[in-house]
Amino acid sequence: MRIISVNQMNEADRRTSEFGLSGASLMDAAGRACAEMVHNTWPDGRVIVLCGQGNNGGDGFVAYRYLEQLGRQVSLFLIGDVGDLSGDAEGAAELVLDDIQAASVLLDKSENDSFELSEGDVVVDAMLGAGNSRPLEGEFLQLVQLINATKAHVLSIDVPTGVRGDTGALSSEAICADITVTFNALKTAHVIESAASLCGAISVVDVGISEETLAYVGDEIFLNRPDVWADKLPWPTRSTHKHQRGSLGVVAGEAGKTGAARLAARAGLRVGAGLVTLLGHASAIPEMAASSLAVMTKDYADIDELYLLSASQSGLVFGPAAGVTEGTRFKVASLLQTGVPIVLDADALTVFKDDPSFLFGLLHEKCVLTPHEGEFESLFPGLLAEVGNKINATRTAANIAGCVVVLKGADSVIASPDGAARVNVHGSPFLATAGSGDVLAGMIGSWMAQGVSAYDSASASVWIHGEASLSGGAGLISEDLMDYFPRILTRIYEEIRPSNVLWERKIEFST
Ligand SMILES: NC(=O)C1=CN([C@@H]2O[C@H](COP(=O)(O)OP(=O)(O)OC[C@H]3O[C@@H](n4cnc5c(N)ncnc54)[C@H](OP(=O)(O)O)[C@@H]3O)[C@@H](O)[C@H]2O)[C@@H](O)CC1
Ligand SMILES: Nc1ncnc2c1ncn2[C@@H]1O[C@H](COP(=O)(O)OP(=O)(O)O)[C@@H](O)[C@H]1O
Ligand SMILES: [K+]
Repeated sequence: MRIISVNQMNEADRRTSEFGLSGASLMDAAGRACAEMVHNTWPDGRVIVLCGQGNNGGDGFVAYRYLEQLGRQVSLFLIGDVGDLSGDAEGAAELVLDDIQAASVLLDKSENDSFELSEGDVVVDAMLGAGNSRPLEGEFLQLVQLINATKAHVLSIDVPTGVRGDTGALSSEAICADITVTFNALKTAHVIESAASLCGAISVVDVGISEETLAYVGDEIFLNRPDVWADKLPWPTRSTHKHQRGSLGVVAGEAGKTGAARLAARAGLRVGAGLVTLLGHASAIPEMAASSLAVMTKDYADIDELYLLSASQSGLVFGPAAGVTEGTRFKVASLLQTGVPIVLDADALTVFKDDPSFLFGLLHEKCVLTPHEGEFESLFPGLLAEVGNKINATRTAANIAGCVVVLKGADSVIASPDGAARVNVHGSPFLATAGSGDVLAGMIGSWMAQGVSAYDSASASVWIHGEASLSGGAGLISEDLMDYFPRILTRIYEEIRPSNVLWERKIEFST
């Protein structure tokens, strides 16, 4: 599923009208899909369609017409004057002209209080769509406030009114929808907070804009789902031995602070690295060894020994609870010199707050940086605010760093230095718990240790991490996450394995 900008969608619309379906046909398909969605989701209740003057309103006029045909009790309101409608919206309005009422009726109780919205009513929000360009005011603002204050169901067409399609930001106040129906591709607002949460459940409907057209106008930005990386994951064959499954080294913090590294190591083992080793100072070895059974431990006396131990791994993780110290900076530099694929997280990022360009000079293409927003701000000060769009800010960061950057959160963006990005919305807020980022770092390191590209390692890990959190539900703590991995991994494998490949060897005897 592609994520594209409003301008790119307008261009896709234009190209489709030129080479394929007319704008009116696209609008008809869009409005019809919304009417059907309303009817299927809420088969009973009064429906109120609120239209603005742009094409979003046009979709609303069409939806109204189909809802009537479906036998629904439905009313139609326009914010603005019929005479100001133009283009396809004007065409759509002409078919229902006699039914259009002024939106002021809804706002003026003395004029007609039968339109007071109540529980069980369904509002179709076709006020403003992708063309919303400024803060809401006047009747738009009043209607948004009125709708949000009721318990009526709301279906927003394309984006909830008040949401800016391209940023995930709200213009001021915005509709809180139960369902948002959009067309052929997602926009930033559907996946990036805070707008994304206001969309409710999102339904992407095919109105006739082809994948070729979207690929032509769009960038390589996709929703992060198994279909984009599942076939890139390595699976053992029947004869695989552990030395063929990669060796992950997790560099631990000092004694008493090794929990974060142990979480990463255990996650790395679960994700499939054949060997996982915790690398630490001698003083930290007893606590690590005592709590890690299959994970090995090795101690290093100085940075040269750390270099040698790290250079023999096929993947590395460093940063969780490493300490914001000069020593951490030296270790990062040394680990990067090995050229081994590496995840840098937490303190290994923060420690470069004062001179991020020094870090950027050391990074290579097999690195993954996994900052949360605070750590991102340390490395790329002001970038998020300047770009104003989390997806593009992360793409810019990946370009500056020259490696994959994962900007974590409820909407995690995984960006590759070549401009491609994947946005992950799959996960539960119970991931907001200490140590869940450490688990993620270990997972990414493990896939890289097994030979998966930095970009696919990060993408797969973020999704599986999210899936595990959904399996865990409420009360999840980071230690629990790993317990869900076997079932999730087995399911992914079952879906993509060739039909003649089985882990279990079946031999039947017949007489
Ligand atoms: N593939 C596609 O693309 C398809 C797209 N389709 C549909 O088209 C929609 C996009 O249409 P659109 O461009 O006409 O935008 P839309 O939001 O309806 O209106 C803009 C108007 O509102 C005004 N306005 C803006 N902000 C405002 C504010 N805060 N307060 C008040 N007014 C404000 C603005 O005025 P201006 O800012 O120019 O002065 C302009 O007059 C899209 O969301 C989808 O539903 C489908 O039909 C099928 C396929
Ligand atoms: N509200 C949320 N919804 C989904 N995922 C979340 C949410 N909050 C945090 N996460 C995820 O949880 C992890 C937290 O990582 P991080 O902030 O580094 O925590 P820690 O340092 O404690 O391990 C990230 O993968 C992030 O994407
Ligand atoms: K809308």
